Amino acid sequence: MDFKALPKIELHAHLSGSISRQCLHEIWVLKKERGETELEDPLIEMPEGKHDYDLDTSENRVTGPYESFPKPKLTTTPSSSFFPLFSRYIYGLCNDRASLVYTTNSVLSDFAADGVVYLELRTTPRAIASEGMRKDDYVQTVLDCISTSNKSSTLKTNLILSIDRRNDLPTAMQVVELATKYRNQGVVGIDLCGDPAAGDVSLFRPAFEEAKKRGIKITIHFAEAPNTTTPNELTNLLEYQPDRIGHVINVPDDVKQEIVRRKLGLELCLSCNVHAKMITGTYSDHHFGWWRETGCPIALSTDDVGVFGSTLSNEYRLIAEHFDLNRKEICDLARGAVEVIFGVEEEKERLRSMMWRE
Ligand SMILES: CNc1ncnc2c1ncn2[C@@H]1O[C@H](COP(=O)(O)O)[C@@H](O)[C@H]1O
Repeated sequence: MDFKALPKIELHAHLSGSISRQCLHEIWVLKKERGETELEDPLIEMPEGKHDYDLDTSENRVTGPYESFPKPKLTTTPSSSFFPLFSRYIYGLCNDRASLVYTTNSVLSDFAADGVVYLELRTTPRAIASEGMRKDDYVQTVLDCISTSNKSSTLKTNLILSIDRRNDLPTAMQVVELATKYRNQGVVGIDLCGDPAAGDVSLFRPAFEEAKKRGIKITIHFAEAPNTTTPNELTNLLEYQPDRIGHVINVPDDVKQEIVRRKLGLELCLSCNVHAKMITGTYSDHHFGWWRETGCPIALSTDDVGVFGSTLSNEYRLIAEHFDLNRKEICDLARGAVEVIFGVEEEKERLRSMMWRE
């Protein structure tokens, strides 16, 4: 089967984590020539073939809102810590409007080249003080890139705005306001993401309630890490009435039952979970095998293709190989995601007409 040609839907992709190393390198070369960065070359910081990024950030925890993150340090050896890779490195390199535009365009064209026909890209609104960029400008800039791309590509993209678990309530409310402001330009939902060991999710209840009231769709990173996932947290998160949930790894039986009862859309990220050791074992041990029997729609997704190195076509290839799916089953899996996109009915119709039946 030609997995690249298979029309695919990607619903769980973080913008900053989806930037290819080559693209980061190109930005670095330019900044280095101009004396604008002291960071290490991305091809050294994130060597080709290195995908074993670890979610355990206990030694490197960075707390506080983005504005107060420490200045990026000059690194000497490639780090394997996942979350600091963003706060200490990628955000330090992509710290102006030009790099935001360059990276967003690059991510969009990479997904298009991989045969993705519908993408819900997500990103955490980030103010870039040195450029006088507010979060509002950040969102508008990403949306402008998306709008230009949508005009000339089979790939259609919408945007989801992320709340980071390290944020406080006012910051989360600001994300809801931005999602409201830009919904007529392609913002279709909000997300809760970030280090699963950080923060108390009950703090965000008013933000999710407000989003629900306004008809903004909700997706939530759910039960990502074994030692931080508590029944209390999962109950809270389900009370926020998410339309979809991501990862869905360490789920107790009663919570599983509730997810199945609601037929929630599941964003499952195979390679990410294997490389980051979020699951025990390997591809064939992935909980995709369990969830596929439940009738919950599944959207195979990449999470952070720039970090974990597996394109969406490769995720479908891996699933076919490790779960012995035939061509029809692969097509059904890919088509199943149509029903849980946050996009409008017209978009669903376009997808239904173009996605393979067998
Ligand atoms: C296991 N995977 C994951 N789990 C939880 N959060 C993740 C993530 N992968 C990425 N992020 C979140 O997305 C941000 C980067 O993209 P944006 O700057 O928002 O575009 C990271 O800082 C993290 O908060």
